[in-house]
Parts: sequence; structure tokens; C-alpha cells
Amino acid sequence: MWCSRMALRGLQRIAVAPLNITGGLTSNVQREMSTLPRVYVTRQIPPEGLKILRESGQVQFELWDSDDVPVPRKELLQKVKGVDGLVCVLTEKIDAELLDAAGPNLKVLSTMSVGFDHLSLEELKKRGIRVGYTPDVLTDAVAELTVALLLTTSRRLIEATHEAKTGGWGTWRTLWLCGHELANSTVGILGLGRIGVAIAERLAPFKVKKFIYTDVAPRPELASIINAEYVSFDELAKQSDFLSVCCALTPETKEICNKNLFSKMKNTSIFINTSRGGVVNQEDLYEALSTGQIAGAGLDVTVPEPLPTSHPLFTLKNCVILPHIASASYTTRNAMSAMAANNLLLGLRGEPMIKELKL
Ligand SMILES: O=C(O)C(=O)CO
Repeated sequence: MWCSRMALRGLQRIAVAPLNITGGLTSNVQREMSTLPRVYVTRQIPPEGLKILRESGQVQFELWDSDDVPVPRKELLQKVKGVDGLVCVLTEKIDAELLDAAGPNLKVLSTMSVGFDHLSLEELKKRGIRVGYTPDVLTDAVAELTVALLLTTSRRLIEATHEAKTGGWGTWRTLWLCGHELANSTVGILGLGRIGVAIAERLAPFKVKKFIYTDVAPRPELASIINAEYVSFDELAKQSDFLSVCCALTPETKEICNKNLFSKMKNTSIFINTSRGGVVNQEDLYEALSTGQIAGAGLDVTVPEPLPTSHPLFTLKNCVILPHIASASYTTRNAMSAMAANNLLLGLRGEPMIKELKL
């Protein structure tokens, strides 16, 4: 089944150029097309971005025309040979092997993501490749989903609908399916950036008592927007009733949420992660959840993705797991796609990108 699907996908791959290449084109047009910078797009990105690339007249591009299956690595290594630009999503590892396969023509990489842990920045820098990414446009969608996940976890909504559907709903009971409320709580943010601020702004009307945060250093400008207090990592763990992870995954933050953190949290606390699965030691989280060290966890991101259905975290009632959908609204994904396309085109023209990573 898998093989035949893959074979079908392979057949569906199409080359898309700014003008449809048909037998009817004059040889002049064909000659002109062949001199345009070549771009490979590693995924069928949402229509806005493809339209921008197609109508730009600035590039010829080929894409892996599927959203369901990522381009196989072997195929990707073939397809990037000699390209001038690359548009990728977060499932593609952009490392030395891939950059070597692409060769020296590659000048611009544009990722349709705010996260960049799938990119080897050092290798990109070494080769002088400019990198575009897509922050800001997804902030609202991610903040919205984080609030939804937090409430789903703290008020036990998945358990509750399951009980209602499967006959567990007996009489109204005084302590049945009780959870933890935001009113009068302390909300902690691990890694205060645009998204952390947007989450806090949305939580404030729930009558949160106090926002606290930790980061590599205080961020007074952002903190003042939400009146958040800078605390140490340990204090964040100790004081937070709800702890929301918003930091990027870097070598410094890898598995920063581990036994050390969970052991200091209250057993009534809720842990939420919508950043990257790699910031959490999942074995330690399982231990904390299954022993009642913390009350619950809501995860939009895991290691690996997808998380195998046999993973122990799926056995826990107090763990809500979503399949990495924080930015998944039509508006946001189209905006990310458009920004990724524009970053690429600007980069190839040697102009400043809308959002470019400083390497
Ligand atoms: O953009 C990202 O980095 C994501 O995780 C997708 O929302």
C-alpha cells in the first residue's frame, strides 16, 4: 500500500514554471525561461505562495506536488542539484549533505516556518546562503491554539467528551472531572517572545493573577506589554500553575524541560508545549504525569513527529496530544506561504527579505 502510494505520488510530481510550458511556446520564450533562476519547492505549499512564484516571472520552479507525504530524502538530494533557490518546510533537514548536493548556485533558502531547528545555520552561513523564515504572521494562530490546548488540558475536555460518548456520564457528581482554573492563577512563560506575549494577552481576560517568565535575559519591553515579572528557571517551575513553553529549540534549550523542572512544579500544575518537542525530555514528562508530579500536559509538538500511536504518552488521560497544528488556520498558512515565496524572490534579487535570519 505504502509503496504503491509512493509510486503514485512520484507520478504526480510536476514541473511548474511561471509560464506553463507547452508545445506552443516560441523558442525565444523557452530560451528566456531556461535562463531564469531555478528553484525547488519541497512541498505543495498553500496556494498564495505558489501563485506568487508562478506569477513573478522571476523564477522557474519545480515542486514536490504533495502535502501528504514529504519528499523522500533521496529524491530531494537529486532535485536540489544546481538550484539557485530552495523553499522548504520544517520536515526537511537542511544540512551539509543537502547543501553539498545543491552545490554553489544555491544562494537563497526560504523556510515556510518560524522555527529553524531543521536548518544547519552554521553550514548555511559558511556557504553564504541567505535564509528567509516566517515569524509574526503565525503569532495569532499559535497563541489561539495554545489557549485552546491549555483549556482543553486543564478542564479535561478530551476525557469529558469521551465519558459523555461512552456511557461514563452517570449522575452529576461533585468532584467528577474537576480540573484547574485560570482565575487567580500564575502563568509562567518559558521563552518570552512575540508568541509568549500573544498567549498572555489572550489569557489575561481569564483573570490570571500574575504572569512570570524566564529567558536567557530579561526582556523588559515585551514583559511590560503583559506586566510579566522576570524570574529564574527554578522560580518559574515552582510558581507556575500553568507553564507554557514558547522558546525556540536550540542546543541550549534541548530537553530543558526535564526531571529537574517537573520535580519542582506543583502537582496541580499544567504544562503546555507549542514550540518544539525537542525542548522536552519525554521520558521525564511521562514519569511526572503518571506519578502525579504534575496535573497534566498539553503538547502540540513531540519527538518524533508523528508520535507513534504506541507511545506511552498516549496511554495517559492527563496528556493531550495534538499533531503539530498550532499555526494551522487557512489564513495563517497562506500568509506563511506568501511570505516564504516573497522572501525567496527578494533574496534572489539581492534585496532585503521581509524576514531574514541573521546568520
Ligand atoms: O512555523 C513553525 O515553526 C511551525 O512549527 C509551524 O507552525
